[in-house]
Amino acid sequence: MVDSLSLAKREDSIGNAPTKNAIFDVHDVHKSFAGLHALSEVNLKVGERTTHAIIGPNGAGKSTLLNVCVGRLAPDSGTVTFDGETLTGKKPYEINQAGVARVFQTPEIFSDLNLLENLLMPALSKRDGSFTFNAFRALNTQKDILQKAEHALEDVGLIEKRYEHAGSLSRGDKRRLELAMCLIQNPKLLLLDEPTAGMSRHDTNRTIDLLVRIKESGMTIIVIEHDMHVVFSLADHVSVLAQGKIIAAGTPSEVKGSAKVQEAYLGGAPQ
Ligand SMILES: Nc1ncnc2c1ncn2[C@@H]1O[C@H](COP(=O)(O)OP(=O)(O)OP(=O)(O)O)[C@@H](O)[C@H]1O
Repeated sequence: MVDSLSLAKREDSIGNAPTKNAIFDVHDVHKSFAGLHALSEVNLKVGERTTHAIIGPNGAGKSTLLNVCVGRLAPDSGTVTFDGETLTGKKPYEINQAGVARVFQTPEIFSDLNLLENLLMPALSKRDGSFTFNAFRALNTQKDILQKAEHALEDVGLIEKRYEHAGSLSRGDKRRLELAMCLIQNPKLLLLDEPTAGMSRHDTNRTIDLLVRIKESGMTIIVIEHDMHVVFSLADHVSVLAQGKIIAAGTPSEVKGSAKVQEAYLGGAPQ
C-alpha cells in the first residue's frame, strides 16, 4: 500500500493544514412526493476535507437528499453547489465529472466481469459521460490505466482477488469494489450511503479503517449512516434529519447529547 495513487495525499494539501472552507452547499432545498414533504428548508454546508455525517430515523429524507445531491432527483426549489459550481439541474454524469463520486446502498458493479475489468469501466469513462472503446487509444493508455486499477484495488484490500468475478464477492467486498471504482476517478467529494449496512462487525471495522485512510488523504466525504460507531469513528460534523428537516447539527458528541435528537429517534415530531 506504498504511495498508491488514489489514496496519496492530495497535492494541494501537502504541507498545508486542512482547510474548513465550505466546498459543498445545500441551500434551502425542498422536495415533495404527492404532498408529502420529504425535504423542507434543508440547508447544509460541508467543509473542504472534512467528513460530514447525515443521520436520522427511517423515512427522515436522507436518501432523498442524497439523490438530490447527485442529480437523480430534481428538488422542487433550492440549490446544491459544489466547488463554486451549481449542480442543480445537471445530469448525474455531469455531477460525476465535476468531481463528485457516490457509493449507493446496492453496489452498482458489473457482476460478470472480473475486478480489474470493473475498474476499467470508470477509468475509461470519457468527459462526456460515454466510454472510450477506441482500441488504439486504449492500447496507448492501457498500461497506465491498469496500474491505476491495481493501485485502487490495493487501496481497498482486493488486489489478491483481481481476476475473480465481481459477482462472487461477499457483500462487504462488493462495496469495497464500488469504492475502488470511485477512487480511480480521483473525486474531490465522496458521497456514501450507509457504507457498512448489512456488514459483519469485522467487515465494518475494515471499512472504517479504509474510510479513515480516504479521509486522511484529504478527500471531502458525506456519509449517510445509521451505525453510531461508524459516525463517531469518522465524522467531524453531523447533521440530523427528521421528517425532512435538519433538527440538529454539530460534532458527534454534541448531537448525541441533544434532547431533540433523542426525541426524534424515539418517534417525537421535530420542533
Ligand atoms: N419516489 C418516492 N415517491 C413517493 N414517496 C417517496 C419517494 N421516495 C421517498 N419517499 C418518501 O419520502 C420520505 C423520505 O424517504 P427517504 O427514503 O428519503 O428517507 P430515508 O431517511 O432515506 O429513510 P431510510 O433510512 O428508511 O432509508 C419517506 O416518507 C418516503 O416514503
